[in-house]
Amino acid sequence: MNEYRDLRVALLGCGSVGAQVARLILEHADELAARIGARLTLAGIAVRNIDSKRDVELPAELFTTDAERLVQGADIVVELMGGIEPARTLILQALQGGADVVTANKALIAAHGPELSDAADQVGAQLSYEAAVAGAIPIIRPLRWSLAGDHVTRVMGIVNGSTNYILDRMDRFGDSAEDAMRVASELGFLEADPTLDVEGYDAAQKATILASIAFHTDVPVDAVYREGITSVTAEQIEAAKHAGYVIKLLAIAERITAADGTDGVSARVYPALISREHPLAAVHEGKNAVFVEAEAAGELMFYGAGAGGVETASAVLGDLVSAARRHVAGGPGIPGTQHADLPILPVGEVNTAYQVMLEVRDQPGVLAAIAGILAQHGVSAASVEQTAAQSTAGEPPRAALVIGTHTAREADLAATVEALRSADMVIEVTSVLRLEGNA
Ligand SMILES: NC(=O)C1=CN([C@@H]2O[C@H](COP(=O)(O)OP(=O)(O)OC[C@H]3O[C@@H](n4cnc5c(N)ncnc54)[C@H](O)[C@@H]3O)[C@@H](O)[C@H]2O)C=CC1
Ligand SMILES: N[C@@H](CC=O)C(=O)O
Ligand code: NA
Repeated sequence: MNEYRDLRVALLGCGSVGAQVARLILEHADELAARIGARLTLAGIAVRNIDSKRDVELPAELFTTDAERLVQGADIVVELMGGIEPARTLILQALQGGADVVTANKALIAAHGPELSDAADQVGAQLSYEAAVAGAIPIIRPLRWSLAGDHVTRVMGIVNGSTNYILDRMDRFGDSAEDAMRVASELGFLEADPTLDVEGYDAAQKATILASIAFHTDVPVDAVYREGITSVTAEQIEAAKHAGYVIKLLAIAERITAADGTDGVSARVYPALISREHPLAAVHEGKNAVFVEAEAAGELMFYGAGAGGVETASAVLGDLVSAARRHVAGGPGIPGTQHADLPILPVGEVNTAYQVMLEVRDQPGVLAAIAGILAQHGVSAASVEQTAAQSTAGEPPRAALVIGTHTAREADLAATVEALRSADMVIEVTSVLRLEGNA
């Protein structure tokens, strides 16, 4: 057997992901050593409570509650505790001591990515977080390494499994939002605080990370425009289906040009229509997928499990092996690249097509008046469909309209919707959805 040197790995956290990472390090020790050229030695596992029951049986002597001590002297620290503190401080201590760090902590990277990346760069250490976006799916590595010579123009992903599960059940089986959410919870997809999922915060953290890497620019999480799925109705889903679309919660990072000519970045999360022909429309249940467009590579799609203990552990192990190989080869880690430093543009500067649904008085001249309001704001209709609306006895007849627009600036569309809302012949604007994916 080869005589390998040992690399000390400190594991912080032993929950769904951490326990699987520990198991894989121990069970695959020989194979990992052969692939790395050094042996990964699990120096210890920091937990809050040593006596907690765990799904995976692990040697009792590995457990400690002293995370700070464990980090000292480690070659590689794997942080799987979650949350901001003490994870942030422990990672900074590890990096400042020259250790490489692997983490799955999307909340921490979204909030403190630049600080941690700078700390790594100062000592030539490697900070990796493949598992933080779309779990097992390789997406950080393709953006940072494989596409490093290309110009990425857009990253559009389904990066939250629970909301995809809920919308998919509503679309395919007609489940109510409440029923779909209950099953998503039973399946363990939801965060401990489900508002992080359904209000789009989790997806916004992932959008920050994707946008920052794809466009070599710090994109603060507060700069991500965010809408969740709580306002999506069964009626919108039915209307989407009728028109050949499906509603997905999308995280989008895009290079855009503002009306005044400023080039910048848009990062946004919202439920949007996409064509049923688009590859993202075929992402069902709790799966994730990320669709990347780059100038030279064209369109790329990454698909798979965005969560789950063992699936996420796969991405963590990939980063761990990569960090270990760097120790064997020597030399600094690859630094963070924020050189482009592009401005983050507001959602009003985004150009997409829209579907607007409204109820109007069913009387002559209504369509012409509505077309006039669109034209006044520079928004052009691509299609107008009239569907029957429920009319109440004794009240003037109503018609329901579904208007599809050509690509328009979000600020112009917002002004159009305001004008429609206050127009006499409009009873109610019942839905406004963006249409993404160039379809
Ligand atoms: N579970 C999943 O499917 C995915 C999780 N992630 C991320 O991976 C990380 C870990 O997630 P899970 O394993 O699901 O979490 P978990 O809640 O199952 O496990 C957390 C572990 O960290 C330990 N811990 C927490 N605070 C601690 C402290 N102050 N000191 C010592 N130990 C502490 C707990 O004792 C527990 O062992 C999180 O950042 C999460 O966002 C990322 C992608 C998917
Ligand atoms: N709650 C998240 C879990 C993974 O990040 C999700 O639903 O995708
Ligand atoms: Na990933």
